[in-house]
Amino acid sequence: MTEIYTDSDTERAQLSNKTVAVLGYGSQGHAHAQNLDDSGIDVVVGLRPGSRSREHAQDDGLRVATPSEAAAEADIVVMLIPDTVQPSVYETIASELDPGDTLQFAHGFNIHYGQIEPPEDVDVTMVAPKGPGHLVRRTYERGEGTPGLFAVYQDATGEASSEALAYAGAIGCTRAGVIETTFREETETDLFGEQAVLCGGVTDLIKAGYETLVDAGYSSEMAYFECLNELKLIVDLLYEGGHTEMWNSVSDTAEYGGLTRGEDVVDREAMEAILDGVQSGEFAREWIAENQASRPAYRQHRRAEQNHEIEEVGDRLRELFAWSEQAEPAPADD
Ligand SMILES: NC(=O)C1=CN([C@@H]2O[C@H](COP(=O)(O)OP(=O)(O)OC[C@H]3O[C@@H](n4cnc5c(N)ncnc54)[C@H](OP(=O)(O)O)[C@@H]3O)[C@@H](O)[C@H]2O)C=CC1
Ligand SMILES: CC[C@](O)(C(C)=O)C(=O)O
Ligand SMILES: [Mg+2]
Ligand SMILES: [Mg+2]
Repeated sequence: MTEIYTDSDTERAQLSNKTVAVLGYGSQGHAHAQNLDDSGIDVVVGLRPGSRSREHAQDDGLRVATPSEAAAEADIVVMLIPDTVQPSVYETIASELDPGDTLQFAHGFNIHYGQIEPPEDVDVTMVAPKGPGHLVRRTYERGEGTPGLFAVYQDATGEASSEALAYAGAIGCTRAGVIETTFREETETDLFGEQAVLCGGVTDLIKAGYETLVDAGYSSEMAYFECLNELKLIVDLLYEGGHTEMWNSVSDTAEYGGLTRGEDVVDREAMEAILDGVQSGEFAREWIAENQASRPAYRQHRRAEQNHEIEEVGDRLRELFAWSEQAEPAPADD
């Protein structure tokens, strides 16, 4: 059985005389920085000159410096900027890493695929919340937490592991449970999960269900409620009590129909091909090249997604939900 680390396994004091530089103030950055600050840790946010995030971080009461100034004064430098810009920003802060400092990530992409090669005398760790940054902050504020992973790629000080766990505690992850992993395992499972299930798989399933109903003559509102809105209610049951609770809660008719028809819509070979692309590095090479070419395919896919009819229908119907807890909107990417 995999060991699950909780609050009682962390030595929070390990961070008490350390300064953490959080580079980036986006989805993960704002959550880590604010949670660390609320946990009494000395934090400085590293942002490029002219950064749009500067005002947000300052309004939230945090100290802001440039990435290299922040790295210079910090003991732990956390890379919370987009994966694709990390290698070039790393070049600007590398000389500020002193022996015994920690270079920390929330995702293993750049270490695993060899895009960043840190010096041997620093610790290289990962603390990866298993959830979007806005929920890392929201759950922390409620006294809850987001489950997370930690990993050690390089242990120059002999304290890399316990420091990473202490950090996971300070951002609230050990309230929910943290497991140890490797950079390889985190990178490959995270990329597979977001492509095949969590982000890519689920949005395509929704669109395919919606389009099948609308093309067959049903109203777009009906299709939206059936294929998107109700999904949240079903996922809430899965989250609370697993498949058994969900199947118990829906009708026997839904249970029989789902159990006998569901597998027809999932293509296991396509899933294996996605995993192969991640494991072989083919996806990483494609994504790096896409960025070098200024993201033409990314922009095209994103535009098509934003212009899909289900977005307009959803905006209109969600306006009716007066009780809805409006999530703090994630800042739009370029
Ligand atoms: N999103 C998530 O919930 C999760 C993300 N991760 C990992 O966390 C890391 C951060 O991801 P995420 O939070 O999504 O990142 P975001 O896209 O939200 O990061 C945006 C931040 O990065 C800054 N930034 C963007 N480009 C540059 C640049 N060229 N130079 C300096 N700063 C820049 C932005 O500042 P500015 O205002 O100047 O543009 C902004 O503060 C990644 O490794 C990701 O894989 C892991 C788990 C979940
Ligand atoms: C599921 C997407 C994610 O891996 C995450 C929120 O965990 C990401 O890269 O944003
Ligand atoms: Mg993830
Ligand atoms: Mg990810």
